[in-house]
Amino acid sequence: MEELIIIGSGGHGKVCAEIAESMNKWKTIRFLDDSFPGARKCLDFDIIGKTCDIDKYSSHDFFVAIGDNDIREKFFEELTLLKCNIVSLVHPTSYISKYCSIGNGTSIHQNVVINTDSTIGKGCIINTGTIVEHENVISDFVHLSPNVSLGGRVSVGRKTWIGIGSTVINDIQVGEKIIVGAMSLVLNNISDANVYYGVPVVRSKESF
Ligand SMILES: CC(=O)SCCNC(=O)CCNC(=O)[C@H](O)C(C)(C)COP(=O)(O)OP(=O)(O)OC[C@H]1O[C@@H](n2cnc3c(N)ncnc32)[C@H](O)[C@@H]1OP(=O)(O)O
Repeated sequence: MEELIIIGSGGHGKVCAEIAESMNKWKTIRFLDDSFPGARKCLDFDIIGKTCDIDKYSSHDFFVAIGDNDIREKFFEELTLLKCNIVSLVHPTSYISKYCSIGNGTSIHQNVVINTDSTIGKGCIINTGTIVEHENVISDFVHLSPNVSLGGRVSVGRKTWIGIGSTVINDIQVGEKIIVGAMSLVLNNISDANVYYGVPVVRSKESF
């Protein structure tokens, strides 16, 4: 069995470590986190160094467990330059159609459904209970928060974050670097890299 290093031991890191543990694939699961050496333990797992120690473990499997899409991408690119093996984490309670593809470095959390012919990019977070319906195209470093529902043929652009409990109806295109606030409803395409929220969504006043 291989050894897994998770970058980031915050709340998202804890969830990802538990998903990794449930996969029963790694002999050890350990963290790198900048709280080291003050913190040496996260749940049952050891914190063994800071994020600047990545190159000491380059023969191990890696996963970046950082919620911020920009920071997650930064570490993903660093690991890619070091030719590290970046794995995906898929909780056994999720359902992923055999006609889907999932990029590396993506986490698929408890009770997620990814339906037929959908594509999920690299470095994404598909959080607890989210439904990605048929023929979706989810680009790299997207975060779909818990209980998001995407109808059929939705596309979501690179580094977009869709907030908890939000719904996007079928055949909608959500562009890159967009934030959709919690409990929102997207009925029309949105393309400007801004913050949107509400039912249906409007652009946040702060965005202007
Ligand atoms: C496992 C996990 O925890 S994953 C993470 C889950 N968390 C989320 O999904 C959170 C998503 N974030 C949000 O919804 C945030 O409110 C954001 C990003 C949309 C906006 O955050 P901020 O820029 O800090 O906005 P702020 O809190 O200052 O609110 C600004 C205004 O927008 C309103 N507003 C903010 N979010 C929403 C929303 N989702 N729906 C309706 N109105 C909203 C506020 O009430 C406020 O209105 P006011 O000016 O009339 O008082």
